[in-house]
Amino acid sequence: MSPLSAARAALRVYAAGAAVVLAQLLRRCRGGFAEPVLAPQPDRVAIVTGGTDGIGYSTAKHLARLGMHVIIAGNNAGKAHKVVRQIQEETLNDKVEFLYCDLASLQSIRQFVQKFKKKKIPLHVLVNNAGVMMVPQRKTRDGFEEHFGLNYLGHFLLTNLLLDTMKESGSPGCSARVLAVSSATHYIGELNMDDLQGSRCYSPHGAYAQSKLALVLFMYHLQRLLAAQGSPVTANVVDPGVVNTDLYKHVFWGTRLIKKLFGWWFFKTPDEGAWTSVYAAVTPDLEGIGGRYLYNEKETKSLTITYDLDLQRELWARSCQMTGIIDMTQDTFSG
Ligand SMILES: NC(=O)c1ccc[n+]([C@@H]2O[C@H](COP(=O)([O-])OP(=O)(O)OC[C@H]3O[C@@H](n4cnc5c(N)ncnc54)[C@H](O)[C@@H]3O)[C@@H](O)[C@H]2O)c1
Repeated sequence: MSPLSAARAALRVYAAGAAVVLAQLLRRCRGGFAEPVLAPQPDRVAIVTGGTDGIGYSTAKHLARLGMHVIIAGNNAGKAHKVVRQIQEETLNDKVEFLYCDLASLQSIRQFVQKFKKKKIPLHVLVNNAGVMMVPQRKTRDGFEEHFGLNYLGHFLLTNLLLDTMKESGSPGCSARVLAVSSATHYIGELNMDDLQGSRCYSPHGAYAQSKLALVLFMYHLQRLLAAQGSPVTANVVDPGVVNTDLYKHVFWGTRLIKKLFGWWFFKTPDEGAWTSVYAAVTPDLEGIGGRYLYNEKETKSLTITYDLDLQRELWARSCQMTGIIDMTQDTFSG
């Protein structure tokens, strides 16, 4: 990416954010965001990545309140004990726990899945929520650019390693569900297949948007694979809106100042930001339905290229190579 494209990416990200904030403000003036009414979900198990903070914390809390067994997968072990106790006390649900998983390390993800599988419990909901935004150019343990490696590839591997358990846990009429938390920034994202790691010219804005675009392509391709296999698992994308969390620590100082002064009014609260994830995780309206982009609990169109089947397939194949996963695409669609 040239310096000019990097500057353009930054402007487009801020413009996309401003458009969402404006829409949220209008909605607040017209009555705000209402919590979806959802039925209790006893005996169901969920994993929420990044569930110690922000939207993930609220998602984990709401799922626990519905009676689910919630496993928070995260890298913030220091905070985990307090968070788990807080959710248990607030929801009166003891089945909340933390398992360490550093999504910036393929080895850590594999170890997490091993530990989870040792529990011999089902998995009905996987919320791929964790993320970083606009961090300076850094690499994951495996040498991937951090946005691409953590936000996207980490969740790609995690999901693929958990799919067998999810297929066993879902049943016709009661599907297991995979969700990926994307963002409006995907609309201005570009997937640079020749330089997915942004090594030529790094733009933190472009890299974040690309990782969120990759998640959408991933969920759509996964949904097609699952449907072709007749698996009782669905895959959808959720967009939380612009939410008042710590995600913004690396953005331009002016944006941080606006957030500090007016975030309470312009931004969604973490609870409001979590509602689309919680809705997509449990609503009967989405039973058996996948391949959707959900915003404010409603289906909406994602960027046109996300529906490009060749691009979905190409990204999937490259991601399999990068994470050491066997690509089942050919077998599934040919047989
Ligand atoms: N806040 C927003 O306005 C907004 C808008 C659109 C999309 N999102 C998306 O929502 C998701 C949640 O973000 P948030 O706003 O709650 O941010 P946050 O910073 O409050 O939470 C991010 C979580 O990800 C976890 N995480 C970071 N690196 C990790 C790693 N290496 N391994 C495991 N976990 C790791 C953190 O520990 C934290 O729990 C992100 O995917 C973000 O891109 C947020």
